Amino acid sequence: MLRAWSAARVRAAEEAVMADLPEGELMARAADGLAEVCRARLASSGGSRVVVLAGAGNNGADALYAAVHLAAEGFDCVALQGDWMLAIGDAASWGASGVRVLGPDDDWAGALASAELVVDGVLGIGGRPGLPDLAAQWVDAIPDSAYVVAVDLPSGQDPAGRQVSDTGVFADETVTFGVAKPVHLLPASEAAVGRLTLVDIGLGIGRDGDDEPADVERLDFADVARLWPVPGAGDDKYSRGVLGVVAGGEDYTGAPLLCCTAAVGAGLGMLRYVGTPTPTALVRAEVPEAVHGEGRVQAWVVGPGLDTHSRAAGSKAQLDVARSALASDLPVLVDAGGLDLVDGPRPGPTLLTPHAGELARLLSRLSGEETDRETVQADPLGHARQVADRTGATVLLKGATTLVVPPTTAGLPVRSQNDAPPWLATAGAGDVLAGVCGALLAGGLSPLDAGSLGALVHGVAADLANPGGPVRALAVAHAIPGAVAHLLTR
Ligand SMILES: NC(=O)C1=CN([C@@H]2O[C@H](COP(=O)(O)OP(=O)(O)OC[C@H]3O[C@@H](n4cnc5c(N)ncnc54)[C@H](OP(=O)(O)O)[C@@H]3O)[C@@H](O)[C@H]2O)[C@@H](O)CC1
Ligand SMILES: Nc1ncnc2c1ncn2[C@@H]1O[C@H](COP(=O)(O)OP(=O)(O)O)[C@@H](O)[C@H]1O
Ligand SMILES: [K+]
Repeated sequence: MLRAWSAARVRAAEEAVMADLPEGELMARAADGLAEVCRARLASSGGSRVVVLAGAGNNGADALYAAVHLAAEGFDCVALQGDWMLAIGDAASWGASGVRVLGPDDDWAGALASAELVVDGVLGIGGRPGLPDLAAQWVDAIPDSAYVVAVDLPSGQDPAGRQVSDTGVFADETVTFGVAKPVHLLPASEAAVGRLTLVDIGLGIGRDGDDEPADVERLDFADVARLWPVPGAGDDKYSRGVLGVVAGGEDYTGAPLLCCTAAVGAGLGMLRYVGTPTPTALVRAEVPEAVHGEGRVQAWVVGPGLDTHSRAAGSKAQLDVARSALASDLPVLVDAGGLDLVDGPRPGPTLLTPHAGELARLLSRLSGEETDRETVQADPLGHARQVADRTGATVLLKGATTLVVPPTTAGLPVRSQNDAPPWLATAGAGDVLAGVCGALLAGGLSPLDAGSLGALVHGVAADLANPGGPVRALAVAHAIPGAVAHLLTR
């Protein structure tokens, strides 16, 4: 599992170790690690021209110290300075180091035009979203051919990973110190990070065996074996978990097929389907494992393809089951049409699985204040958290990066998964995800684990279904059993 800590907790951890270290030691470790990565990238590209974008804070200092190492080894190093003081030394004192410093009136654009490696040291964890004007001009002038290494984080991006920034660096690689930060994992900023490289500077957090909860977590393939509910010899179909699915209607007949196919494929003990006549006939034909109608279950999925306003035959009875599932103390995953039935906290563990548009609609209704999809996408974590706090539910916000956000009072980390290829952005993929996560709830996992593990397996299944090419949702559903086996036996 990759874990990220907030800037405040990183600063506290830095202060704790600095108390026992000679002054400057921590930064020296950071700069050494940064220089080592730059050296390796230059060696593999054969490049020699390095330009450092130097901000006023310690992030700039890291980049400048790394440049001193590289200059001493014969690389051609230039540092760009704005109308601010450099964090260490002045332009004159830099002469002896072999690093040439160029100010706002020098030909910095010429230096950038021939740069082979650009080291972005404008802002680190002390940064606010956005760049000073001159730094924004530097960033615009970076040639596409240059390899961009961001120091600690891509400058201009929100260190907390909350807000999408208008101006900021998009790095090929980010070299971060000690532990990852939220900016590296959250959807508002993650695309700007590139390859993430961790340099150990001896911080006391995030070490192996340290189970202090982080602020943001990302499950990796090894976590699947740790968390997946694998049956034992003593299990039977009931002990493995029975999932009830209330989905589909006379107008939406595909969603229940996708959801049930995925749920059965994820390894359920049994599935009970509650639908109207047409999707019931289809599920009977296509998912022969399912049984029909109400009965005892360990968890529910309510909502894929559910039209809560339908007056078609069977709709009222189906809606009654949906409402009684929500009123029960069983775990319930609420998706798509089912989200219209959510009006506040319910008795049992709850996983809501909206996309950004559905989250905006739900939040507008719950708060009485109109919110739209774009507003949600500008601060995905903040909006998901608002819904989690208003409902007491864990909110899985779907997207290229999927967030799983528990309510604040739970004191749990946010999970952020980015395992899916963009090909997964296709109609019906959400119904598949609901089936997988529902199966995991029925298997006894918490909403946080079920949501994040489900998102991971869903993404891997999309890749395995047709590596490198397009996938339809049904193919993803059919790939779920193989994806689980692949991850459990690797
Ligand atoms: N502590 C340690 O031992 C270690 C620290 N390490 C390194 O230090 C980094 C953190 O350094 P830092 O705290 O100096 O903050 P950093 O991000 O460089 O700059 C903040 C400055 O920028 C300014 N400013 C902010 N936003 C702005 C904006 N949008 N546009 C314009 N200006 C803006 C802000 O000024 P303000 O306006 O708030 O007065 C402030 O002056 C960390 O990421 C890591 O690289 C490592 O070496 C490991 C050991
Ligand atoms: N750009 C993307 N890259 C990877 N996965 C994506 C991307 N966009 C959407 N997805 C995933 O595709 C699925 C789409 O779900 P959803 O919007 O609910 O579709 P539907 O309602 O048609 O089933 C979600 O799991 C989401 O995380
Ligand atoms: K930076």
